[in-house]
Amino acid sequence: MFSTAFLDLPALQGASGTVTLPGSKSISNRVLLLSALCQGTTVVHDLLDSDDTRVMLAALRQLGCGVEVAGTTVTITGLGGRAWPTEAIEFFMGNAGTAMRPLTAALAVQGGDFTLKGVPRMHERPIGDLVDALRELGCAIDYLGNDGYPPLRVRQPSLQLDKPIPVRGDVSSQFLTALLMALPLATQDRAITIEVVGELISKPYIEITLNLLARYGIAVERQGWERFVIPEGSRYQSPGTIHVEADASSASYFIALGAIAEGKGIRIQGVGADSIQGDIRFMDAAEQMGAKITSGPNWLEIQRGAWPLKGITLDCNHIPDAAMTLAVMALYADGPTTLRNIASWRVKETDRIAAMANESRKLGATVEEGPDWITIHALPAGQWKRASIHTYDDHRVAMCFSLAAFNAAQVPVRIEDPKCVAKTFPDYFEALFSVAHTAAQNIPVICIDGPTASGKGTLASRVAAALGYHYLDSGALYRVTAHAALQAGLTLEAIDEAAIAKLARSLPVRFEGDQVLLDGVDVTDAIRSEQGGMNASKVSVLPAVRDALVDLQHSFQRLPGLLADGRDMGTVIFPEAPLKVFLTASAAKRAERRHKQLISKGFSANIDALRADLEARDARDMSRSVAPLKPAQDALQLDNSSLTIEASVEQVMVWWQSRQVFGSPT
Ligand SMILES: Nc1ncnc2c1ncn2[C@@H]1O[C@H](COP(=O)(O)OP(=O)(O)O)[C@@H](O)[C@H]1O
Ligand SMILES: Nc1ccn([C@H]2C[C@H](O)[C@@H](COP(=O)(O)OP(=O)(O)O)O2)c(=O)n1
Repeated sequence: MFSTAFLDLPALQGASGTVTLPGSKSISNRVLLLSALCQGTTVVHDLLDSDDTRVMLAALRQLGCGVEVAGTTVTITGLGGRAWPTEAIEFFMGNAGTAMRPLTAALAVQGGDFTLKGVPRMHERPIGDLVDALRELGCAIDYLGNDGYPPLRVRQPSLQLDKPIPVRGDVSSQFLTALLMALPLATQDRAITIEVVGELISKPYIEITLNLLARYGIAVERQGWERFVIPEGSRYQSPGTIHVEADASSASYFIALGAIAEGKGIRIQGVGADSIQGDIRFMDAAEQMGAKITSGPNWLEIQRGAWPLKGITLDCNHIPDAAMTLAVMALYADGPTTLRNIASWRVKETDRIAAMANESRKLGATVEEGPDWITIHALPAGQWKRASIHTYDDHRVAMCFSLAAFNAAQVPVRIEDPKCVAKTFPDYFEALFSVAHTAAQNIPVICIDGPTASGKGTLASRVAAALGYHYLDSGALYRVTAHAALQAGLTLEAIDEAAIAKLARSLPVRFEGDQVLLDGVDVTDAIRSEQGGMNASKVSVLPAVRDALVDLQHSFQRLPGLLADGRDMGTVIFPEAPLKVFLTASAAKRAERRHKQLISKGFSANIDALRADLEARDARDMSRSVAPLKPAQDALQLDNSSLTIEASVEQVMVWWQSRQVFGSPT
């Protein structure tokens, strides 16, 4: 997951390959709650690991359910047949609507002393219609803040279930889902009828609920979309084992990707055209816009068909979440696209109509909006602008606008607060980068070259962390090469140049966090010694060895970008890099830093000897004939002798930002 303040997506050119999608959010949280209400144990496979499911799991633990998590498999031991807690419990629901609504209903029907709170945005998301319905049937619920919104306090109910229970269906189908899942708890001596008031929106989500209730032994009788009868004596029965389908709403981004990007096509694993999720019908809309889609029981394959895409007008009531993706596809169309019947967008994680309109406009698009519709006009190649996309703590806004990186103008796109995708798809950007491709010149590289102990590694890895970029410690490659050569019984002199180069060409080296592995063996400590540095300096003089390591170094230039530290990053390996920094510090300072570093790692060290060593190493590195240590012509010099690490990082970030100007700062 990218936890950076922003993520800059380079201009992307194509996409091909397979993505395996995480489990559906809607199915995951329903399955968790239903498993919690059963007697006995349910093994849930392929559960989504996300903010929403974590909130639900935490709440279930607080209630006393058994919860064992092993990767994406979670074993739940339910509360059925057991006593519910009688002590007061406070639940923190974050911004997880799919946990808040059904849990409120179940707690209110069961009764106790429960408080449900969330983040400020959760306290702005209406829940009044659900509370009204629950109060109607005798539940005791108080508003602790504003009427109609969380936080809530739930107490012991005095249930009156003889009359049909009315619930509004035209605001959020989650209210009906919440009642359908909670009320089987109260059917000991009567059937319960729920009546929908107003036109029911998002029917496909109700179908998911009914489908899953059936899997848990509750056979709800549906009379049209107006009445739902839960039979007398309904009892949750664990299915034993259940698999969560991949999320069809998440699939929409990759369906759109296949339709937009040039390439051999995208295969989506984990969900097929026969999915029980309503958002799978996004397929049809994407096909109308031009996508070519084939599918099997658990997979979809998408290719670009019509290009540019075709603008459409669509009633999106049946695909409220996935329809947002159409708004970004619309930018690549041959005419305007109008999405209608999307009033529910206004009360989601953010006002999504406003969000999609604002952010599309930043990219240069013309957009019109109304209370329950939006029209997005196509964006011709010459009119795309570099934009910094504000994401409103809304995962879908972030994922949608990542698709803008395929623009014909080849301008990069900045996504602010990329970690908001954690709500449903924590590794969304990793998945995108695993199939997207672009020309090497589009993938930015920041080079940090300089003498030993100037702080290159520290600076490069911190900037990489701040930008979400990869990190290449090129010195480690020379260190590992020298280590491998010595292990193979070679000298580090010219006489063994060809043999060392051969070793270097297929060096089985792997970086795992701070560890360096050679052929699976941890060699971190062995190569990090001062002797290791000196040995590296010796092999690095040999031209054939340098040549042998070029391809390996280039292979680190991957999406979304790279920080490379060494001696010749800017001069030889990445001469086109858009930012090159030559980092120096006085020899006295560097000796002092290295001394501290070694002592803190438990090595003994003498500061004068260190200084002599590093000056000898500098001399060798600067005087060698091939790729000597020197600043690239266009490098910016940074002497950090009297700068803190933070100040050095800040300086490089300022230089980088000044070369990466995105419009409309927020
Ligand atoms: N600007 C700085 N101010 C003070 N200490 C620094 C600074 N930059 C790096 N250091 C410290 O100096 C030591 C050497 O840094 P390192 O990144 O390993 O250098 P290099 O990669 O250039 O050999 C580390 O202990 C690091 O914490
Ligand atoms: N791009 C590079 C990186 C390192 N080298 C050589 C020269 C250096 O003295 C050694 C060790 O480099 P390394 O960056 O690990 O050394 P320091 O951490 O700066 O002490 O490798 C090189 O020639 N070219």
